[in-house]
Amino acid sequence: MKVTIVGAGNVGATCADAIAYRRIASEIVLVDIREGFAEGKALDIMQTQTTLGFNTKMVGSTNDYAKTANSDVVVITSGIPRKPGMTREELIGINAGIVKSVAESLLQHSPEAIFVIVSNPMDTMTYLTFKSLGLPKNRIIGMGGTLDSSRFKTYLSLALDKPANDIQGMVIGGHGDTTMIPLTRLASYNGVPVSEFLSAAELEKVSADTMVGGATLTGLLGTSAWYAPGASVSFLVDSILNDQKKMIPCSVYLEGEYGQSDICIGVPCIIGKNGVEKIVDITLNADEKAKFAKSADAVRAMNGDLKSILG
Ligand SMILES: NC(=O)c1ccc[n+]([C@@H]2O[C@H](COP(=O)([O-])OP(=O)(O)OC[C@H]3O[C@@H](n4cnc5c(N)ncnc54)[C@H](O)[C@@H]3O)[C@@H](O)[C@H]2O)c1
Ligand SMILES: O=C(O)C[C@H](O)C(=O)O
Repeated sequence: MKVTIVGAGNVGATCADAIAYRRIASEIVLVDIREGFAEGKALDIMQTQTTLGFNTKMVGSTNDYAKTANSDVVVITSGIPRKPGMTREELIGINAGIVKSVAESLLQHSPEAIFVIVSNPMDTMTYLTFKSLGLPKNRIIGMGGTLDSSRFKTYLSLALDKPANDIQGMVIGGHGDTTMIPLTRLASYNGVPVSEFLSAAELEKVSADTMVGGATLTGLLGTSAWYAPGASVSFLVDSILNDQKKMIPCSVYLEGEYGQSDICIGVPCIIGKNGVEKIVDITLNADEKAKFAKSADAVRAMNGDLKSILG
């Protein structure tokens, strides 16, 4: 199975490394616009094969999309990341043009591929890709919910002082500092609702920390995060290529689900070899419904900025 990752920067290279090391694909192509950069990253990862014990074919390319031909999955991470104090939404001006042209080049060479969108603002970039390429909605998946949910579970594990892998939880809604919806009501520690162990105030803090999880890291690192984002992409790609049919919150095009239409936003999806195999329309309570509607309003308002590029 062949995976192409465009953008060999922090997130793209980490994601390539995780996919290779976890033996999820047989071939990985890394593409970047910076001369020699993707080739260098591919060669560096290649040289971990004998010490880490995998045999994935690694290819680097400076903007030569012929090398990406017939990929099963393509991942778009190209574009600029935010700096401390910025929102993801402020990246739209530069990233929209990059994502659209990259997506079109990828489709020319891999007409059957499933697209995974990572560049920010991710929900808007996913919508842009969906509208630009005209592919069936199951083939366009925005990655944000995997990462946000992993942060949610991390903060829950810290608050509970229990192992992160004993915790279940999901974040839906937009992938933005104010649009994420950590579903605290449904989170559990080995099947027991976390509200059995944490007070409402403690859960509120976990939720708030999760929502600004990316901003916190950006403040600490000077640019946005890459280890957890790269690992999250590999988790999603694994579920696609190995047809695992995991339920993963992803940004997908809605047509009535959760009371929303003509928008890409995070909802639980079954992810398998066809990409989005099913959108799982769970019953939200009144508070969660109100939060989802507000989140969708904000994401939809951002999509309005795409008018000039979508024509
Ligand atoms: N969805 C998420 O959960 C999530 C998580 C982390 C980062 N991100 C986003 O991912 C993007 C990348 O972040 P990063 O930290 O890897 O940034 P980075 O600057 O380290 O890497 C971006 C790479 O894209 C390349 N690039 C730019 N234009 C290109 C083009 N037209 N074709 C090919 N390559 C091109 C750059 O040369 C650079 O190497 C940002 O927009 C960031 O906000 C999203
Ligand atoms: O925070 C960012 O800008 C990058 C990414 O969306 C993240 O959540 O880490």
